[in-house]
Amino acid sequence: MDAQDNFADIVNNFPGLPPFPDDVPIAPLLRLSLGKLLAGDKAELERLYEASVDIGFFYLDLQDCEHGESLLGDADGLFQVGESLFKLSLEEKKKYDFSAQNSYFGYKGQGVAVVDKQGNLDRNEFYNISKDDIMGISDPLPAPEVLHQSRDLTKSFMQGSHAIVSLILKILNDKLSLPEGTLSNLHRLQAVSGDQVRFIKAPPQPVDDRRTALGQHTDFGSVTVLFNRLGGLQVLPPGADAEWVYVRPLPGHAIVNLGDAMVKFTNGLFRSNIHRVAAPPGIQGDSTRYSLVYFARPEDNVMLRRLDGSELISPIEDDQVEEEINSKDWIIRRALGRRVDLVKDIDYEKSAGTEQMSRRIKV
Ligand SMILES: O=C(O)CCC(=O)C(=O)O
Ligand SMILES: [Fe+2]
Repeated sequence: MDAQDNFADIVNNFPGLPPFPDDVPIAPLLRLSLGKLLAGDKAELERLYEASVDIGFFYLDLQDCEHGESLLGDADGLFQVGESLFKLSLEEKKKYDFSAQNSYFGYKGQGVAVVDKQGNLDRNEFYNISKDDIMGISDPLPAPEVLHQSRDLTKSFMQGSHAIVSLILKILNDKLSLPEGTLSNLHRLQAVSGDQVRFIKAPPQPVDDRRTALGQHTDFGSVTVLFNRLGGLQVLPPGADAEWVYVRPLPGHAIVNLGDAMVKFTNGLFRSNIHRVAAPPGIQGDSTRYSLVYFARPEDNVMLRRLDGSELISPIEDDQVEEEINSKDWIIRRALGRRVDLVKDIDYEKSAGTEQMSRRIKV
């Protein structure tokens, strides 16, 4: 099947934005339904497992249940908040860059991280909001007024996204026949973790110089719930000859992907797929790209290593060394390790994730 046929029944664009072109290669991701997953539909649960093993990315249709509709509403509201947030002056935004205190929350300016081994710089701004701050588990970080005003909305979006993550973890836990609650107990909403909401803005790039805005990476945590409107996100399928393909944004859907922690917990059974953000394709390249993410990560003190208790998770091989690292240290190393303003001699490999496993190329 042509990957574009997968979306034949879906409207091609988001109101007010130019359409995604139909002549670029796209990833044939599975489209799962939140309503069916919530109802325990057997075939849908199986498809979730399949997507987790094969590519680690899938669409989640949020339009067929109340929970999904309410999350879509919150995401719409936060897209507006993101626009106002990034309109603040650079001077104001820089007040909320906490990276010098070893924190990855708050503002990251454009061009402070390398996107490749050649040392090219990123082309987007981030603002990360801590789940623990919004849930009242940690002391609140200083924040601009526009974020203070939208704390309730942010909280609702976080709770809604976290509930989806918990559902996915429960289904995968069952599929693996792990002792009940194993995965969800490592991701409790009220426990200290690096979970965050991320706002992203990437301005249009010069027509003759369109490059990677956000470098190739795997996500650091467990499950990512992503809202895209313009294209630009690309994934690299497994295999030595694989080529980058776009993920076409679909109205009413989130894009969900698994991160490094799920690879480590399952000793490589699940995939944390390599992805990056290029300039939006076709005429979309003239528009500013905003995106919104919820990153769920294991609780800070969780060790990122193989879980016992499932016959589907293969044992550690004699020649395999498992690194001793907890979730907090892993995320700091990965999040701050490629920042030119913080690290003197960037060692690109040292801040890598599970990319090598993700390629699934036998050496
Ligand atoms: O903006 C996007 O579509 C993806 C962003 C992303 O991959 C990330 O922030 O980790
Ligand atoms: Fe990512």
